[in-house]
Order: sequence, then C-alpha cells, then structure tokens
Amino acid sequence: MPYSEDTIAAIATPPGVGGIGIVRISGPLVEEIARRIFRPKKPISHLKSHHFYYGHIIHPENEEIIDEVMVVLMRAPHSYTCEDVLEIHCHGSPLVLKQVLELSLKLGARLAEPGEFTKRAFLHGRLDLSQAEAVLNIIQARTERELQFATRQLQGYLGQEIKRIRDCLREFKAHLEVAIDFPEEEVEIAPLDAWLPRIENQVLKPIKGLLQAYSKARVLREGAIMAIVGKPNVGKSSLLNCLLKEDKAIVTSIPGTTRDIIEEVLNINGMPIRVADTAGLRKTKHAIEAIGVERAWEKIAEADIVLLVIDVSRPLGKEDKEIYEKIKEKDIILVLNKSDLTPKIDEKVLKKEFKDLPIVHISALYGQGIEKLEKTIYHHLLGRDVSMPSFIPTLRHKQVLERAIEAINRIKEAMVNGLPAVFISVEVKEALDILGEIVGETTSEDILEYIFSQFCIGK
Ligand SMILES: Nc1nc2c(c(=O)[nH]1)N(C=O)[C@@H](CNc1ccc(C(=O)N[C@@H](CCC(=O)O)C(=O)O)cc1)CN2
Ligand SMILES: Nc1nc2c(ncn2[C@@H]2O[C@H](COP(=O)(O)OP(=O)(O)OP(=O)(O)O)[C@@H](O)[C@H]2O)c(=O)[nH]1
Ligand SMILES: [Mg+2]
Repeated sequence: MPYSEDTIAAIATPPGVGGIGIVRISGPLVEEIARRIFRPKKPISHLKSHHFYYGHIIHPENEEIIDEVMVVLMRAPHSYTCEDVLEIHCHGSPLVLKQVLELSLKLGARLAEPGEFTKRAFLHGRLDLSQAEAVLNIIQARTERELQFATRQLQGYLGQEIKRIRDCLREFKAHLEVAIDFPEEEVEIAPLDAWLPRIENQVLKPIKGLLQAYSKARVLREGAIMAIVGKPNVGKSSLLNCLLKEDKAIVTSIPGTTRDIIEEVLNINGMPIRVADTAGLRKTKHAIEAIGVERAWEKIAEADIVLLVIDVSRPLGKEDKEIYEKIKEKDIILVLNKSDLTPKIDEKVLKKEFKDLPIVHISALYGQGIEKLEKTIYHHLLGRDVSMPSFIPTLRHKQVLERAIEAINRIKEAMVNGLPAVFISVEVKEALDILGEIVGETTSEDILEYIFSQFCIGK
C-alpha cells in the first residue's frame, strides 16, 4: 500500500484562536519526528503508546522552545489511521500551530489531503466506507437528529446488514458454481428453486427495508411527497388549487392541459407536504404532452402518497384501472371528484376494483369535501409507522441499493426462466459488486476520491 510510505500532517482543530490546538501526524516517520521535536519534562527512554506526556516542542536545530505542549503517541495499528500517530496538543494559537506543522513538514512529513486520516483508517480496514462517510456526517450534521443517525452509522450497523445480505448471495454463488462444475449431475434444478424464497427473504426484503428507512427519514426531514394523478380532465389541477386555496395551476375543460409538474408545499396541521399536480396519464402522440406524462410517472415513483383522482360523473374507464394496476404498490387515497354531478360509478364496483383503498368524495369545483380529504391525508401519513428506523442509508447508499434491486430482479427472472447456472452466477456477481460499493469493497477510485474530498483537512 503506497500509504505506509508517506507521513502526513495537519492541524486537526478548527482554524482560528482556541483554548487548545492539535497537530496530528500519521505514518512511519512519526516516532522520529517526536524524538526530534518533543522534549518531555521528565526524562524518558521512549514514548509509551496511548500515554499523555507533558513537555515542550523545540526547534531541532537551535533548541528554541516553540510551545509548551502535551503529546500522545498511538502506535500502529492501535490508532485512528492504524498507523503510528502523534498528536501534539498546543496552546490554541494559529501561529504556534503553523510553526509546529511546518517543523513536521521539514522533518519529512507532507501536508495531509482533505479526509486523508479517515481515508487511511478506511484503507487499513478500521472503518468500512459507510462508517467513513458517517465520520463526515457527524462533522457536518446540522440537527441533533442527523447527528444521532450519523453516530449510529459510525457503529457500523449498515455495513453489518450489507454483509449479511452479501453472505447470502455468496453462498448462493458457491452453490451455482457447483452446478456449473458438475453439469452432468442434475442435482441443481430442484435446490435452485429452494433459493428463490431465500433470495426474497434474506436479500430483497432487507434491502427494501433499508430503502423504506430512507424514505421514512426523508418524510420526517423534508415532508412527504404527494402526487395528484389520474387520467386527463378528472380535475387534478382543480384539486391542487383547492388544497392550496389559490389559483396556481391552469384549469380548462380541454384534456391534456397540465404538462409540467406543478409542485407546492402544503401545510396540513403543521405537517409539511410537497404536493405535485401532474399531467393526465394517457397514451399520447403529442410530443410535449408525452414528456409531461413521463414526468408524471417519475413523480409517482418518488411519491410517498398518491391521490388517485377519478371523475365520478363518467363511467369507470379502462384507463382508470390501468393506472391503478401500475401504481397499486403505492400508498393511495382514492379521490372521487365531481361529486356535484350525477354519479355514473357504483360504489360497490369501486370497492371491488380498488381493493380497500380509502375513498373520499369531493367537488374540486365547489370546494366540497376538501377538509375531509385533508384529514384523511393527515391521518394516513401520521398513521403510518413514523417511529424512526434505528439506522438510515444516505442518498448514495439509496442509489446503490436501487441498482442492487434491479440486479436481484434479474437474478430472479433468470431463475424463473430456467436460464443456465453460468448466466445466473454472472448476475449474482454483479449484485455482490453493487452492494460492495456501500462498504467500499468495490467502490471506484473516483467515488472514493469524491467522498473523501468532502472532508476537511485534518480529519
Ligand atoms: N484526540 C483525539 N480525539 C479524537 C480522535 C483522535 O484521533 N484524537 N478521533 C479521530 O479523529 C476520534 C476518536 N477516534 C479514535 C479511534 C481509534 C483510536 C485508537 O487509538 N484506537 C486504538 C486503541 C484503543 C484502546 O485504547 O483500546 C485501537 O482501536 O486499537 C483513537 C481515536 C474522536 N476524537
Ligand atoms: N362539475 C365539476 N367540474 C369539475 C370539478 N373539478 C374539475 N372540474 C372541471 O373539469 C375540467 C378539468 O379540470 P382540471 O382541473 O383542468 O383537470 P385535470 O385533471 O387537471 O386535467 P389535465 O391537466 O388535462 O389532466 C375543468 O373544466 C374543471 O372546471 C368538479 O368537482 N365538478
Ligand atoms: Mg391539470
């Protein structure tokens, strides 16, 4: 590892005047630097690891005293970086710290890059990548809650969960390899099936749990995302205007009026909700409308709660059901609009078609039923388990997990279609590698560089 060759140094405390300021040095030259510049008050033969010594930093040539200090040496591998580390605790003067740092540079250390101490801790295996990121999140946390999660992440729970998932995939891969190596033995067919439920329970389920934890945390932090969806002309934009109590979105009797997503923050009993009016969902040849429809689908994917709007003054259409089929995994409230007109839909039919979705009748035109709808939304969001998960992935982890799900779905598909073990094995390797990016085993150099560049110098 090129790392053990370089000795790095940095001021570890914030810039400016303080009570105490610390210079931290890590690498093979540490002991020698300590010997040359630290003069302990009581003579000693050598510095004991993890002991705090009182003394002075002196200039190695003219022996002039630079500062009165305390130092601690932490010998490899029992230190933050797993290398020899020396900390020099000086009086908190920027000038003193600069002089001490320059002394160490003169004696062969080089200036540390941002995050380089933590990067070394990662490269030496003290921390996995998710823990290294936690260190960054601890430093950058703006709220107590963010701090709490970052602290938990530093304990390594996320890494442990990923390890359990990967262990299961590894076991599966080993199993596949047996099947590849001994193709004449037909044993693999039946046992392969037995793996499907294991992949479901031990791989997909925990990954989905992590993704849920992410969205839950986001809801509490930034407010839930609520998408208003349905086929054209059912009154989605009218509903948005009703909820906002202002004429925000254009309403016309022409189907296909809304194209761009219109997003506003709604406040229901103090709960922030990011509500989005979307283009009516239908197949269209119109290029601009088609883009709107595509954006609507993207918003639905992102949404925590969906208001599926249906025009009750018209018979239930095939389109309504098709939309429902596509979004039924989501948390939905069925909004029956235009209830001021003669209804053309039988409630019994609705209950049957839309399983047990909560139903609210409204008239967006006359503002009727809006309070009831707000109450339903509020209780729906509250009623969900809003207790905080014990640990949550970051945005980077979430993106990796989503890619992992795609890979695992390909594994499932390959298995269901009875594809050869060689083929399945390639997909399993892919899933393993993707998940490895969370803990830093398979993370590309670029991403590592990006992550550590966000740190400050000295961390
Ligand atoms: N003064 C100081 N405070 C600090 C740090 C530091 O490096 N120096 N840290 C970071 O910047 C954090 C603490 N992290 C650390 C992690 C490991 C070790 C360490 O020496 N571990 C050894 C010995 C443990 C023991 O005594 O039993 C080991 O695990 O082997 C030190 C600090 C926060 N506070
Ligand atoms: N009678 C009645 N008409 C309504 C009601 N809500 C909306 N409308 C009318 O239905 C038409 C379509 O309303 P919009 O709000 O533009 O419908 P939309 O779903 O946003 O339509 P697109 O953006 O085209 O998908 C307009 O003429 C509205 O005035 C309602 O509750 N009752
Ligand atoms: Mg509209």
